Amino acid sequence: MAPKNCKTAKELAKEMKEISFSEFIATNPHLVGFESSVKMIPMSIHEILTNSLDACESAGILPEVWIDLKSLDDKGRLKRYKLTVRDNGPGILPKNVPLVFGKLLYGSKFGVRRQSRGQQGIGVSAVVLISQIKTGEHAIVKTSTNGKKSHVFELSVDVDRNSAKVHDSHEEKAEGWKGVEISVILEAQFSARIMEYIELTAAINPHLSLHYDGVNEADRLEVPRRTEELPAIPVETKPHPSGADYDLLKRLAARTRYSTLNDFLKGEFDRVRSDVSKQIIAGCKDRLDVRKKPADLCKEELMALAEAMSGAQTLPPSTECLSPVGEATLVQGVVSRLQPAFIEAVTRKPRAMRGQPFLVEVIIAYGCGAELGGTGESSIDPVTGVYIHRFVNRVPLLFSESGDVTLKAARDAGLARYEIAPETRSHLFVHVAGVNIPYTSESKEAIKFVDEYYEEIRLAIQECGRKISKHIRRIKKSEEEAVKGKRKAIIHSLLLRQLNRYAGAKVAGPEYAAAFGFDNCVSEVEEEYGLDVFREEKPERRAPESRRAVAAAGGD
Ligand SMILES: Nc1ncnc2c1ncn2[C@@H]1O[C@H](COP(=O)(O)OP(=O)(O)OP(=O)(O)O)[C@@H](O)[C@H]1O
Repeated sequence: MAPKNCKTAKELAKEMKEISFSEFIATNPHLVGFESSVKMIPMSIHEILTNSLDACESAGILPEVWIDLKSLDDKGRLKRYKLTVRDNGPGILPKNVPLVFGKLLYGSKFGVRRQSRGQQGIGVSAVVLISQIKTGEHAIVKTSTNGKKSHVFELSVDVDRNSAKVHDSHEEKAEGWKGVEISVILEAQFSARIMEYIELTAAINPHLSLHYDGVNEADRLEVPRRTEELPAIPVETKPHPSGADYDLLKRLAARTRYSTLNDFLKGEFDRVRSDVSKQIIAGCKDRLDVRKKPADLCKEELMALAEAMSGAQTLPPSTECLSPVGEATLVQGVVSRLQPAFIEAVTRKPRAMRGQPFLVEVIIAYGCGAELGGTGESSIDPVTGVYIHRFVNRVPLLFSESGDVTLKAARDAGLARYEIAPETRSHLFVHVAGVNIPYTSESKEAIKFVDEYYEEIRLAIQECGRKISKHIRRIKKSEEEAVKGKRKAIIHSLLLRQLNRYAGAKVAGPEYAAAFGFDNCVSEVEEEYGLDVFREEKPERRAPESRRAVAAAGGD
C-alpha cells in the first residue's frame, strides 16, 4: 500500500518553481565560502581586496588599499563588525554600481582567457548578500571615477529578483580621491587568519601598498610597496589545442568565421601554424570529412578532431595570458618575513589543462627564524611537517586545504626524502598562475584534483626539494670539513651565491643584503658560525687535476 501524503504528477507540478541565483546562494552560503562565522571576515576582505587589485592592475594604477575593521555591539560569541575597504583604482561608473554590488553573476571577467583573480561575477555581491541576511544591514558603496564627485549608494540585494535595491543615493565631493569604497556589517567571529590573509597577500603582491587598521592596537599593519613596477597586464589568448575537448570544439565551431578546417584550427587556437594544423588533420582525416565547414561537423567528427588535437606535437601555451610572480619577487617577499637559513625557488614551464594555460611556481624556505602574523600550528601539515601556503593568481588560499590538489601533491612529493622534516621549520609556498582555474567550488578556496595540476605541482616541489637538499649536504660537508678549516669558505660562498642568483647582484654587499631582506639571515649565519660574511676571502686554490675532476662531474 502506498504511504500517506503521496503526490500525483499534477500535485508535484504545482510545487515546482524557478528560484533566483541570489535565493539559491542565500540558502546555500557555503557554496561561496560563507558557511562559518570564522570565515566571514577573511572571506569578505578577500573578495573585496582581490577586486581592488584586479581593477588597479587593469587600469595601470599602483594599488593602495585601506582596510578598516571595527567591532560594533557584543552579541555573545558572535560580534558585529563594520568592514570598510577603500582603493585608489579606476572607480566604477555610477550606473554599474547596483549591478556590481546587488546582482550575483555579474562581472567583467567571466570566460576571459587571461589570468585574473576574479572569474565568476559573484564575489562582492555575495558579501553584500551574506551581510544583509545575517544582520539586516545595507551596504554603503562610494565610487569616484574623476576625483571631483563621488557617488554614494546605500543598497542591498533583492533576493527574489537577483537585482539591487537602492535605498539611497547621493553625490559628495571626492576631493581628489578616485576609486571604490565599500562598507558592510558582518556577524562574525574574530580570527587570527585575517592577519595571515593580509600578510600573505602583501607578500605575493609587492606592488601593493596596504594599510590595515584592525580591532585593537596589535591588530594593525602597514605594508609599503616593495616595487613601483606593476605586473605585466596579461593578454587574452586563444585556447591551446592540447586541452581541446568536444564541448569546446562544438562551441567554437558554431560561432567561427572560418569556413575551412585548416583556417579554423590556425585561427581559433594558440600555437597552431600550418605544420601543426596538417598534423592534426592527418590524425583524424579517416574519421572526419575535411571538406565540411567546421560548423557542420557532427558529434563523432568533433570527437575525432579533439583526439587528434590532444595528440599533436605543439609548443607549450603562450605565456602572455599569465602573470607569474617571478622567483626574485617571491623570494624577496618570503625572506623578509620568515628569515630562512636558505631558500630555493622553481618555476615550471607553462602547460595547458582543457586548453587553459597555467604554470606553477614553488618556494621552499628552510630553517625559518620567524613566523607569519597569524600562522599557528594549524597551518602545519601533520603529514609532511612543513607549513604549506597556497596561492592562486596572486591570492592566498586559506581554507579547505584538505580538498586541494596542492596538499596531495606536497604529500606525495616525499619531502622527507630531501631532509625537509618538521624540526627544520620549513615553509612551502606554491603559486599557481592560470586561466580559468578548476576550483572545487564557487568559493575558490581550493583547486580540484586535476592530473595536469597535480603533476606540475608535485614535480615543482620535488625539483625545489632537490635544490634544498644540495644545500643541506653542503652544510653537512662543511661541518665534517670544519677541522680542515674549510667550513667558513663553504658557508660564505653558499650565501653569496644565493644573493647573486636571486638579486642579480654581481657583488653582494651588506647594504644590498639589507635592502633585499637578507640581513637577518646574514647575521644568523655570522653568529652561528662566527664568520664575517662580507669580508673578502680569497677563493681556495685547487690543484688543476681536482678542478678538472669537479667540472667533469658537473660540479660548480
Ligand atoms: N573595486 C573595484 N573597482 C573597479 N571595478 C570593480 C571593483 N570591484 C568590482 N568591480 C567590477 O565588478 C565586477 C564584479 O565583481 P565580483 O566580485 O562580483 O566578481 P568577479 O571579481 O568578476 O568574480 P569572482 O566572483 O570570481 O570574484 C568585477 O568583474 C569588476 O568588473
